[in-house]
Amino acid sequence: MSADAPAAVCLCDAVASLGGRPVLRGVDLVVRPGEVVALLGANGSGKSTTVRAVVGSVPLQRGGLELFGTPYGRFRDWHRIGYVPQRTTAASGVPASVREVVATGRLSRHGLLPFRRRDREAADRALAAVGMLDRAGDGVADLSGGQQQRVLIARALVSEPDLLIMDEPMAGVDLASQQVLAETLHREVERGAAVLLVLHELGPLEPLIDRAVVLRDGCVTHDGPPPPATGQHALPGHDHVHPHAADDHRRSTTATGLLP
Ligand SMILES: Nc1ncnc2c1ncn2[C@@H]1O[C@H](COP(=O)(O)OP(=O)(O)OP(=O)(O)O)[C@@H](O)[C@H]1O
Repeated sequence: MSADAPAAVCLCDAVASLGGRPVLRGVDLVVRPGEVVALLGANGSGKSTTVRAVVGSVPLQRGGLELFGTPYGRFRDWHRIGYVPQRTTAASGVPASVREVVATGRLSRHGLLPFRRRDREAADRALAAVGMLDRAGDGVADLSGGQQQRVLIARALVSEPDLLIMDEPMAGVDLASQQVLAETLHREVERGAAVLLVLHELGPLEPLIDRAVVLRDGCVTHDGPPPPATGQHALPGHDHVHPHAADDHRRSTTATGLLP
C-alpha cells in the first residue's frame, strides 16, 4: 500500500444521537492502511456507536465519513470491509451450517447470485484460518460461544477485506479461541489489512496495537500510543462490566451500510 493511499476510515467531527440522546459529540477517528487502532473507553462512552457509524448503521447528524477516500454516500465497495459486531451469536432461529454462515460474508461481492465453487473455497479458507474447517458442515447452534465468534470472524474474513472492524472480539471467548483470534489478526495485519478494534482491555492483542483512541462520554480524550497494559482499567470513568447481553435490544437502529 503506497504511503499516500487514502485512510481506510476518516470519521470527522461525528455527531450522532440514539433514542433522542446525544451519544457521539464530535468524534474524530482515522485508521490508515495497515494500521491497528484500538478504540477504548468506559461503558457507554460511545465505542460501539462509533464503529456502527463507520459501517453506516448509525446515521450522522453532523460531521463526515470517508471510507478509502470515498465519501460514505458514494461508497459501494463493502466487500473491502469485514465487520464483527458486538456480542452477536452466529446462531439464529434458522438452522444454518457453519459454512453457510461464513458464505454470507460473500454477499457483498456478488449480491444474491448463487454461490459458486470459488465462494465455497473462500469460505473454507476463512474457516481454516480460524481453525474451524473441521466443523464446516455442523450447525452453528451446536457450537460454543467462542467457536461461534470464530465463525463470525471467518465470515468477516471471507471477502479478504482491506479493513477489519471487530467490536469486543475477546468478550466472552474461551482462551483457545482468544489465541486463535490473536493469531488470525496477526496474519491479517501482515497481509496489510487495517484493523479497528473495540476493546475492553488490550490483553493479548496489545503487541498488535499501533494506536489507541480513548472515548469518554462521546468525545475523544486520547489519540496516540496505547496506554500501559494495566492502564486501561485505570482510565477515568472506567467501570466496564461484562457480559452485557441485555444491550441486545439496542441493535434495532436504522441499518443502511454494512449489515451485521
Ligand atoms: N439504540 C440505542 N438507543 C438508545 N440509546 C442507546 C442505543 N444504543 C446505545 N445507546 C446508548 O448510547 C451510549 C453509548 O453506547 P455504546 O454502546 O456506543 O457505548 P460503548 O462505549 O460501546 O459501551 P459498552 O462498552 O458498554 O459496549 C450508551 O449510553 C448507551 O446506553
